Amino acid sequence: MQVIATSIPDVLILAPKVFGDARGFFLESFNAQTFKASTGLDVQFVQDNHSRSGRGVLRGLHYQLHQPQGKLVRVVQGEVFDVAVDMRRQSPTFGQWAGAHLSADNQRQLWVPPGFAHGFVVLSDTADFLYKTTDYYAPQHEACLQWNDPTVGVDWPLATPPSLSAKDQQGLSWSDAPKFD
Ligand SMILES: Cc1cn([C@H]2C[C@H](O)[C@@H](COP(=O)(O)OP(=O)(O)O[C@H]3O[C@@H](C)C(=O)[C@@H](O)[C@H]3O)O2)c(=O)[nH]c1=O
Repeated sequence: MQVIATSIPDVLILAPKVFGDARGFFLESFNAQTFKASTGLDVQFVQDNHSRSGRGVLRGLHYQLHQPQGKLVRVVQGEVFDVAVDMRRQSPTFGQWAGAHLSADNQRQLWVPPGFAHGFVVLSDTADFLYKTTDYYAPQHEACLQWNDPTVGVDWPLATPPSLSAKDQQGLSWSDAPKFD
């Protein structure tokens, strides 16, 4: 597995080794030993999620203030632009964002550490988005940072306004969004 840096040192792109042959391909989508050896991170995943979305759907930017979730995310059908925003006050990259194109074709994964808000926009007709999390879903602790907050200034690759859930239309501004101390 190859580890590729992003603009935020704690956010990593992982490129699994792909074994192609006449039948198709094989890859290890997660291997605890390889993950630890490649990233130096000792994390335990407790939940696997799968969402499907249509073109132009934007989910995010989500985080849990208590029970923060580290997320290992990937796309098995389609393409998204995936974003992580550092919500940790003590971090040298506090308030910064990092993004990566993840697709079924490039087979890349993104490691989004606990303490980050996370979201993605779908760039294909549909996208199947799979992710592992280091803590359980806890809706009572959920928070949503507004996807287009001007202070954060994520450069989404969007020509038209995205489709958002009712919840994501109520995302908080950077100044109002709770942070990790
Ligand atoms: C995230 C999640 C949702 N749900 C339920 C709640 C709700 O009825 C339905 C849809 O939930 P949401 O609208 O919150 O789903 P969604 O907008 O896809 O939320 C996800 O967005 C991405 C960007 C993330 O980073 C994830 O952590 C998660 O917040 O699924 C669970 O049962 N377990 C879960 O872990």
